[in-house]
Amino acid sequence: MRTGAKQATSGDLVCTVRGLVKTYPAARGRRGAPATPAVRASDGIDLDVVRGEVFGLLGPNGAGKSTLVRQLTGLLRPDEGQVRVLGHDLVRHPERAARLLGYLGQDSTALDELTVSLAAETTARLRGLETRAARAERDAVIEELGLGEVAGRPLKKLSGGQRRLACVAAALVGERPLLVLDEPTSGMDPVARRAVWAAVDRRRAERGVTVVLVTHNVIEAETVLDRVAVLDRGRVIACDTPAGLKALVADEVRLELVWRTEPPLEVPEVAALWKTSEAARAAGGASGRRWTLRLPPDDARAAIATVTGGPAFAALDDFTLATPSLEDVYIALGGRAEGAEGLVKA
Ligand SMILES: Nc1ncnc2c1ncn2[C@@H]1O[C@H](COP(=O)(O)OP(=O)(O)OP(=O)(O)O)[C@@H](O)[C@H]1O
Repeated sequence: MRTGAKQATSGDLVCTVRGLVKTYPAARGRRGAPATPAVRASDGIDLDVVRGEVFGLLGPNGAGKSTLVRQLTGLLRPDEGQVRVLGHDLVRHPERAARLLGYLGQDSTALDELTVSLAAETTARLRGLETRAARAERDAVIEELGLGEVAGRPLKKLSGGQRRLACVAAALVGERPLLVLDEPTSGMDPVARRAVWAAVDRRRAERGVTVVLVTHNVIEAETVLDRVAVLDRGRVIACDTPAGLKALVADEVRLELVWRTEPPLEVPEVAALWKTSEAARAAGGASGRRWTLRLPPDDARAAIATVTGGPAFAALDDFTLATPSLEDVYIALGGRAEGAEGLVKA
């Protein structure tokens, strides 16, 4: 496994995980429903998260990301292994997590009855701020995330994206040294997503806050992540900086072709490309009118010459050539195809 861990002294480590194992037990099917087998959702995970970094957890659906962060936040007890946050043993003392970290879970309904404004203020008060400080933080985070217009409305009466943004606001108040955010931008429009990434980045830059971030939106998250652990079937299959991971696939470029209607498979060169594309598809590329090919640079140049010259050109709508993204790395590492597609679509 590629680790790429920074040389950290123990004082720099905000979060360490050693030998983490969690198996969800098998369940018997009831009323005709099929039985579900046991799932080893964390299968021996070791991680070090360094002070002030934005650490991403990436992986297909069901890889074990949420299970891992729920153990990091003291909400789920591991079967084996250690979780230490800022020197505290959270397996032994899960109750300490609440004062060490701000957590945004995948679906947070606890605040639904409150207005956006009250959700932020109440969370700040619960995190030990005096009334005046809590209100100042409330106002600042509402402004920062562009929630002013909906501040007086209960969360349950907001759209999905607005509600998620309000939950992010609540997770950010109280100046916790560690933020654990599980897919914070899911369901948000691009403006809201940008506001969230900017807020995360600002806290890291100004206050050295450490962030553990689960995300499917690799292309967006790439800009804020310092390091990334790629999870698959409960294991960390790689961990490095985005640049370090991308160097693994530096000998490939990604070519995307978009056809106007049906691809001209009667052109032999295009049919040959389709075969490559199908291979790519099996590894998580695209299909139909949009093809994704991962090729050595010379082959990509030849492919472009094929599709921009001759009879194929009339059928071509657009093409793009790109250096590898984290998604390509993920696929190169052998991540499951169905999950890899989800990585960019989410
Ligand atoms: N409460 C539970 N009981 C039984 N199995 C569970 C439970 N929660 C999760 N699992 C299973 O554990 C595995 C890991 O799930 P987890 O939610 O941690 O994955 P994830 O990487 O967060 O997925 P996603 O990207 O879809 O959110 C999956 O196979 C899932 O079906």
